[in-house]
Amino acid sequence: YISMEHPVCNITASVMIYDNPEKKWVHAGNSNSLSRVQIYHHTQNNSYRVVGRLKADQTVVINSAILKGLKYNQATPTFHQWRDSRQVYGLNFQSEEDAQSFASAMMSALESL
Ligand SMILES: CCOC(=O)[C@@H]1C[C@@H](CC)[C@@H]2C=C[C@H]3CCN(C(=O)[C@@H]4CC[C@H]5C=C[C@]6(CCCN6C(=O)[C@H](Cc6ccccc6Cl)NC(C)=O)C(=O)N54)[C@@H]3C(=O)N12
Repeated sequence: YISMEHPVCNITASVMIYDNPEKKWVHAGNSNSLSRVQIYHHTQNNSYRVVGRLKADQTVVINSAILKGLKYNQATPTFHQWRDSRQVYGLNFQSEEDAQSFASAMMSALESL
């Protein structure tokens, strides 16, 4: 089986979702544990998505398409965020290096759309 999607980055982060009514960040998957966050590139249709799975049990906690024109906001050196049609996502990285590594993969994905 030839997988159509390839990871273009693979970073550990805490995946957060903004709870708009409560006006606070909550842990995606309601688990305060770390996730493996990857950006997958679907080569055939040149699309990208962010997929995150809890390290503890592989639960998918984020599966968000990266659409052309997405505004990726590096709110702090270790907390980056973006919106999709449904919600606001935040990634809390363990280091500035991890954050920068993810951001550069995100930015090059956005440039190639
Ligand atoms: C240190 C103590 O940190 C905290 O206790 C919490 C928990 C920390 C992680 C576990 C996390 C870490 C870092 C800080 C950094 C600041 N921040 C906030 O949330 C700020 C403060 C005010 C609040 C208001 C709104 C909110 C939330 C929803 C989205 N948004 C916007 O402003 C969006 C942003 C955006 C811009 C451009 C493109 C996309 C997007 Cl998404 N703008 C628009 C136009 O959509 C936002 O980001 N907000 C974080 C925070 O507090 N915390």
